[in-house]
Amino acid sequence: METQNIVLIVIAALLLIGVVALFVVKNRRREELEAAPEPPTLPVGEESPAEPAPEAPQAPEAEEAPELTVPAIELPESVPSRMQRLRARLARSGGLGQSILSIVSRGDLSPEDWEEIEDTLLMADVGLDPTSQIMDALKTQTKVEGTRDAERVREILREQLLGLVDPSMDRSLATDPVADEEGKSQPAAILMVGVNGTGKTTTVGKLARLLVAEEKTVILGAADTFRAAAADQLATWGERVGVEVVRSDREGADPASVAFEAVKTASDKGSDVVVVDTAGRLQNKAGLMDELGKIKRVMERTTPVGEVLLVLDATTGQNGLQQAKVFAEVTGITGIVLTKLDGTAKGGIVIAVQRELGVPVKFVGLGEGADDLAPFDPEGFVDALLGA
Ligand SMILES: Nc1nc2c(ncn2[C@@H]2O[C@H](COP(=O)(O)OP(=O)(O)OP(=O)(O)O)[C@@H](O)[C@H]2O)c(=O)[nH]1
Repeated sequence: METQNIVLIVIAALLLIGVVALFVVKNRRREELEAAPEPPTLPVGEESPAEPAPEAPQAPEAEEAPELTVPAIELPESVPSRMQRLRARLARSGGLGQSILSIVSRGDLSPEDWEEIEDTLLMADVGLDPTSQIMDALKTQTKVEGTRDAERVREILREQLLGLVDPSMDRSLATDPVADEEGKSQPAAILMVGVNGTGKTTTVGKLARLLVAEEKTVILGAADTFRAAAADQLATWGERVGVEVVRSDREGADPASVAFEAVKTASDKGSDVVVVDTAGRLQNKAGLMDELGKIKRVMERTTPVGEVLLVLDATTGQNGLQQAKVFAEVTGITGIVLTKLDGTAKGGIVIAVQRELGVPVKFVGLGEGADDLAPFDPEGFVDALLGA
């Protein structure tokens, strides 16, 4: 019994020593941990190089959503409004009537006065034959009527000029889709031609706006591959009114292939009209003129070219007539666009050019502004020339 008690006391003592030892070890470990330096903190936004924290997907905040930059599409000016505005501008730059009326109002007309009237008409680029015709009519009528009244002379002059401008000519532009041989609807095709710098590219851009204002769907073809800037220029015009421009990425690309692509695109998209710009060329460069014929033929594989518009700079006056004749021979011009009439008193060129080519002036350019192109209106034009 005594031995049993001694064993129990020894076991109890050993257990007590074990518990005390465990407590001491645990306490020391806690003290060591508390004394250890804190782990370094990363600056806000930086990730640990060893283990990048996964980025939490962030829901886009409504107010911070990026704004869509859709280019604003412009609304071109309506046709009646631009005609009224441009008529006023033409009247300011014309003044043909004012000069003639100031001569007439001197009273009895001397041979020198008649000569002065004739010179005024010639200076306005009316042309030799039309001027003779007007002079004969003025002299005869005033003699028959025995009148020297300036207002009556103005009336006779107006009748004569209007007759020469010829209001009976068809100045409409073929912009309605046409049916091909298989009866499929194809776009109306317009080809723009002329010598360098007359305003072809600008006119194509302005024409696109005019067509958009008339609710037509349009495709433009930048077949002026000679001048890289021309395609950029056209692209800008197109962007402004939401019109697609077909162009080549390569400078000096074959203009006929660009023209073909433009017509093809317009056909595939079911557009109403395709307008093709071409590089300026001198009428005496046979190779370039042949190229124009090729462009037209290639376009006609898809749709007939209903309009070939010759762009003429009004300030070049009678010199432009010679060029015009050659272009007419090569491509069969259907109409004339007379540009830069705003900067000249040579509005009489309308008469001369129509007479020479037998095709009507269909549009006039009266400034560098986007909507400074208007359909040609004979009565408005003659009134503006006479300063009415
Ligand atoms: N004042 C005035 N300037 C015009 C008119 N039409 C075009 N222009 C200007 O004429 C210049 C030549 O125009 P473009 O359209 O580049 O001529 P382009 O015939 O395409 O030139 P090329 O491709 O080199 O043959 C530009 O500065 C136009 O702004 C117009 O009716 N009035």
